[in-house]
Amino acid sequence: MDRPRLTTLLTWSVVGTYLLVALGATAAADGGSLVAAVHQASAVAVGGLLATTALLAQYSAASRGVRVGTIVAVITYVAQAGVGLAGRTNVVPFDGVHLLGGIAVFSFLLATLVIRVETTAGGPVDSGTLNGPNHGVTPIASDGDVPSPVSEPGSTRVRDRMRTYLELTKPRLMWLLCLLALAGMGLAVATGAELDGVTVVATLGGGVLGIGAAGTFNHVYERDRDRKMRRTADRPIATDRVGVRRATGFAVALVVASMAVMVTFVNALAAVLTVAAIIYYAYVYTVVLKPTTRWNTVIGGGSGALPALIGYGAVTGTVGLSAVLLALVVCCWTPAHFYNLAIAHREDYARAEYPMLPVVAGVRTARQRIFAWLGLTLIVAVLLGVITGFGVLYALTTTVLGAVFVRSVVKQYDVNERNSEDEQAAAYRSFHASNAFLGAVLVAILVETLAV
Ligand code: HEM
Ligand SMILES: CC(C)=CCC/C(C)=C/CC/C(C)=C/COP(=O)(O)OP(=O)(O)O
Repeated sequence: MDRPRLTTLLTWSVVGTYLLVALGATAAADGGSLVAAVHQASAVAVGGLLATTALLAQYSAASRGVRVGTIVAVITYVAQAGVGLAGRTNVVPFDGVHLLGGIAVFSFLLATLVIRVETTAGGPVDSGTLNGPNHGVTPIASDGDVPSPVSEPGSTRVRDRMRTYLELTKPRLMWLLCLLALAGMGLAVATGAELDGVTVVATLGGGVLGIGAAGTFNHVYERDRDRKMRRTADRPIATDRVGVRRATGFAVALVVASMAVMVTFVNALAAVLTVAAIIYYAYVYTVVLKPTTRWNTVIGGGSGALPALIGYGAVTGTVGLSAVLLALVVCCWTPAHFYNLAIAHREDYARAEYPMLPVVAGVRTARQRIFAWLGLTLIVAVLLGVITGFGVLYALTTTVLGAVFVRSVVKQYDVNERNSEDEQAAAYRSFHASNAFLGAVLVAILVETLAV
């Protein structure tokens, strides 16, 4: 068996096991016999797949870790099937044990897949911290790259000005953060709360203003480092298209507008959580964590998870367990989302002296963490499905989009040349897969809570 085929089989085993866990959680929640039957049939099919994978691992030149990992997975899988069968006759209280068993098999297999791709990666695996006073990278020219202002007709100037201010608000992030707040509202509705149009529009409106404020403060604070990074050198303040004082004034105005909307049309909890999100991102993440610690993404990601609580709190006036679990999904997802970009732009981050994980610990470690955080994201997503009683749509969405995400990370190991365009493109594919994953899961939550 050649190298890519065993890797593919292992990937399918990971995905198949996750499908079983997700379907099993659904069957346990709704007690439907059809889902239970599909779960059992899939258990036989995935068992066959896993047995084939383990056998081939033993008889191919797979590394010891892969051989041991697949055997451990098979043993746990058999025990897990036993618990499942026992549960049918109610010999043991099987739901919790069976769920944990499934998560254990999934985790073993994912760890084995990581060992597999690491031990078979073509070319040198970069454990590569960038070294030296400038981390071995040359600074980019501070001038020359920057477009010089040209005089233009009045209407074009106004439009350009508006576009420049819009850029300060980081509009590209907004769709997903809004979707997250909407999913939070959906979870609230699932508890029996009533949703009205004013709450939806005002929460999203106040939220967008808040994100704009947070993004603008971030642009102000990071202007010097932004100039050192190719990806960010053309930002409005870095290129002096907007002055620091004006931008700060704009950010303060956005905070005030956001608060006015939240307090007038939503409630105090949503307003407090929005201020907390702004401070978390613009101060705790941007000023304290990002320039100082490799854990910046892990801890800072909490700011982007808060819209789940804002949406739920806007509808109920309280914070609920399902919303906390959704926020936890996003916290786990964030490193799996961002480390891809950090890999693609690690020279940039090194040049600006940000201690992003791939810069200080190397690409190899960063990819391991992407797998680990992605695995955790999928596990917490199942727990969210269990406590909210989500159905098949949610189970299939997390599985299919999760599979696309896992596969994209596996593919990153196929690129041989360090720092090449191919390597960047592969990392970007995982980044886009991360956004598609979260977006689709949030839409599934909305459909499950509002339409079903
Ligand atoms: C510490 C936390 C995070 C970091 C460091 C991070 C970093 C980044 C970076 C550097 C970009 C590229 C921006 C650009 O070049 O325009 C980006 C894009 C994006 N991020 Fe994140 N992110 C984080 C958390 C989040 C969260 C919580 C969400 C939403 C729930 C999110 C959603 C997005 C979206 C939608 C994009 C734009 C994708 C596109 O343009 O196709 N991010 N992120
Ligand atoms: C009010 C409210 C809900 C606020 C949410 C806060 C928020 C915008 C969270 C998203 C986190 C994020 C996109 C970080 C970008 O990282 P970065 O700053 O490192 O990216 P950069 O390198 O592009 O500047």
